[in-house]
Amino acid sequence: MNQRLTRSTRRAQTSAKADQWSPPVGPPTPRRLCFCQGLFVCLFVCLSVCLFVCPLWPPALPSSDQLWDPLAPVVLLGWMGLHILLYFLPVGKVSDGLTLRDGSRLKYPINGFHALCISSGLVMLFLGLGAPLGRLFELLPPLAVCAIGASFLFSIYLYIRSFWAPSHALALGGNTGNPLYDFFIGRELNPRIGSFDLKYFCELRPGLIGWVVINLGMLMKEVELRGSPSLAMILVNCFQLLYVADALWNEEAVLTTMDIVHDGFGFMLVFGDLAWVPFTYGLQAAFLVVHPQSLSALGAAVIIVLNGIGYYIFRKSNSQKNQFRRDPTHPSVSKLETIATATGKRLLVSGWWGLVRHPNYLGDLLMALAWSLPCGFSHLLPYFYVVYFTILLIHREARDERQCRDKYGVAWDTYCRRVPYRIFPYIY
Ligand SMILES: NC(=O)C1=CN([C@@H]2O[C@H](COP(=O)(O)OP(=O)(O)OC[C@H]3O[C@@H](n4cnc5c(N)ncnc54)[C@H](OP(=O)(O)O)[C@@H]3O)[C@@H](O)[C@H]2O)C=CC1
Ligand SMILES: CC(C)=CCC[C@@H](C)[C@H]1CC=C2C3=C(CC[C@@]21C)[C@@]1(C)CC[C@H](O)C(C)(C)[C@@H]1CC3
Repeated sequence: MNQRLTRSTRRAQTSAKADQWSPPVGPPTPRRLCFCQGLFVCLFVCLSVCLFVCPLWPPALPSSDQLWDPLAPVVLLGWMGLHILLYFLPVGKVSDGLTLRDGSRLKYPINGFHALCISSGLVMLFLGLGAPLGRLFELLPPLAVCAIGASFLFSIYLYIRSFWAPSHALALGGNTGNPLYDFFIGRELNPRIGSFDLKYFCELRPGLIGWVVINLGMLMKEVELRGSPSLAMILVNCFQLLYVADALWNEEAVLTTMDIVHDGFGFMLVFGDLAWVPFTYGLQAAFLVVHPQSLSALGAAVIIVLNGIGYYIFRKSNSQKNQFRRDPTHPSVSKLETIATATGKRLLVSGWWGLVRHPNYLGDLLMALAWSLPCGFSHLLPYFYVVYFTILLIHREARDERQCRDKYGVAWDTYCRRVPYRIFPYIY
């Protein structure tokens, strides 16, 4: 009875909020605190890059002619154009996103894995025709500069166009009236040009696929320099290709992530998707071009097992939750222990989600470590991703925790008591 009352009260509050919603302006709120934390993470990342990475590798900051190459904007525009075309390829299914505040559901093409296969085929064709893919090594700084510039311009476009969007199409978090904050976090939730969804397109395709092509370029550079690719380079390429292929194979699951469901599309995500991911997630491969490593068979075997365990935990836990959210009566999840919440949704308290509150983050972090280990221990640069990613996931976990406590109230507290550790069992 009590639960039913709470449920209807919550529903009434939610629909009232949805009907009367207007951009929040005023004193600090948890969301603004979240912005401060987000800003803090970014500042920390920049500071780490300056203090921790630059003095070690590359030895000196590149000169201005190393930062610009007229080929870079051509490559970037060609790459974006190719992926826009592939987005409209009439293959794969079309899925509905979650229900929006106005009750509608957007349609999304699930053809990212096809885009990966076709672009890989094209890259192989170019290689076969003798295209010097190893040139990507020298082209990395100009490409990164162009990607950062393009991210700024694109975010300005998104910010301006958001003023024509109806209020129900705005993200709840990115509309404070503070232009800097709103530009950074993003005002519009799902900006679209016709059926072309800009956020969904950027989240996975050009950046993630670009990342593995850059890795392949680093491998080809190694072949140019030393005659054959090293074991360390092959491992880094294979591990990261597996991660990207997995993301695109499970593209539909992205429709329920925080980024698509809650966050506006602003500079943070645009820069993250188009510049940060392709140019920093593959630092290990670039590092190996400059600092060749010899890896023993035993070392390689240990690293492969670590990546395998990480991938297993990451995939199994993500799939278990996705399956449970899509169909809780499915035989693979129907026997798991759950607790009821006032919203009608249940929370898993056994299986992967009974081990820690974010088993998927645990698996992701183990993989991150496995990507860095082939680079040895002589430099800190290859471990940059592990450090950055740990900070990102701890911050993300705190943000998700806040959202879940708001959503589920007392049921969330019960879950936290039943599953006391957040990411690392018996540690954190
Ligand atoms: N490589 C990278 O840079 C990044 C990778 N990632 C990866 O992306 C993946 C997705 O992560 P992310 O989007 O942060 O969030 P999660 O996939 O962890 O989803 C969190 C949501 O899951 C639901 N949930 C939480 N606990 C339970 C439970 N016990 N039972 C059922 N549902 C539960 C809640 O939503 P609800 O109840 O509303 O369904 C919660 O908001 C992760 O594997 C992460 O590692 C993420 C960020 C960056
Ligand atoms: C420093 C900075 C600007 C950070 C912005 C954060 C973004 C880089 C990340 C936010 C969430 C992400 C996700 C992935 C990549 C990184 C960003 C964009 C992801 C696509 C990686 C592949 C995974 O399998 C995933 C699909 C689950 C994941 C989704 C979240």
